[in-house]
Amino acid sequence: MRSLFITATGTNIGKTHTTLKLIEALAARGFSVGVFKPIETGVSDTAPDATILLEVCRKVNRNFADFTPADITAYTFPLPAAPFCADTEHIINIDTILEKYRQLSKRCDILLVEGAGGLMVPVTKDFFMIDLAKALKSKVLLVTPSQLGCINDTLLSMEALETRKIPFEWCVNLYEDRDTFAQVTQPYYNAVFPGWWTVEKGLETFVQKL
Ligand SMILES: Nc1ncnc2c1ncn2[C@@H]1O[C@H](COP(=O)(O)OP(=O)(O)OP(=O)(O)O)[C@@H](O)[C@H]1O
Ligand SMILES: C[C@H](N)[C@H](N)CCCCCC(=O)O
Ligand SMILES: [Mg+2]
Repeated sequence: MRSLFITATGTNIGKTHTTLKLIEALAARGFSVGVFKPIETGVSDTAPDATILLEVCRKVNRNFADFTPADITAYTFPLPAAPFCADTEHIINIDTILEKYRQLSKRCDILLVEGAGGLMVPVTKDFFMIDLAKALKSKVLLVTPSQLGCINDTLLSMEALETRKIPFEWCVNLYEDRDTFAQVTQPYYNAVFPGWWTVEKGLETFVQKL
């Protein structure tokens, strides 16, 4: 079993958007795909990410058909915040997350794990989303935005991963400011990262290499 940890330069960048496309692309290539949203915050009655991830996943993997969103999350909290802040009773136990990961892994060839927010989001006081990616030994896909400011955020996230020697691939989710991306951001990526790719055009090639 393999796993792919989908992270981003921050919240609202397109992790769920990308994970949904990954489910479809992997299933189309015959993979049995699973989904896991270890911690979701901002949950009132339903967990929005877990709900949509499960809705798409159950269509392509019967092992997830009888699941509820609670089955693919380890923790949910009402406050839309970093898990450390949302977890006011400090109930989060990393081993619980790892056990859920192991359980879900038995139901698929590849488990897609969506983080919460960006890499340096605190899960507990000393344990961050980036540490969870490392603990799961997952391959990491860093989703980066297209709006002005993305170069800085992308390079900082890359540095965090490189410092911890976590191998990763990265992609651009062409969304905000997409009309000016070619002029405002792309020249740098062309110069420094000639193999850069977008979710909308490069996901198929990425999936083929998994
Ligand atoms: N390329 C895109 N085209 C159209 N809509 C997009 C695109 N990327 C993101 N969105 C929309 O932007 C919003 C934020 O995207 P998404 O939910 O995937 O972010 P996220 O990184 O998963 O956020 P969170 O940290 O809360 O999990 C969603 O409404 C999503 O549908
Ligand atoms: C609520 C939101 N949708 C995410 N699940 C959590 C984002 C946490 C961001 C924390 C931070 O970087 O300040
Ligand atoms: Mg999401």
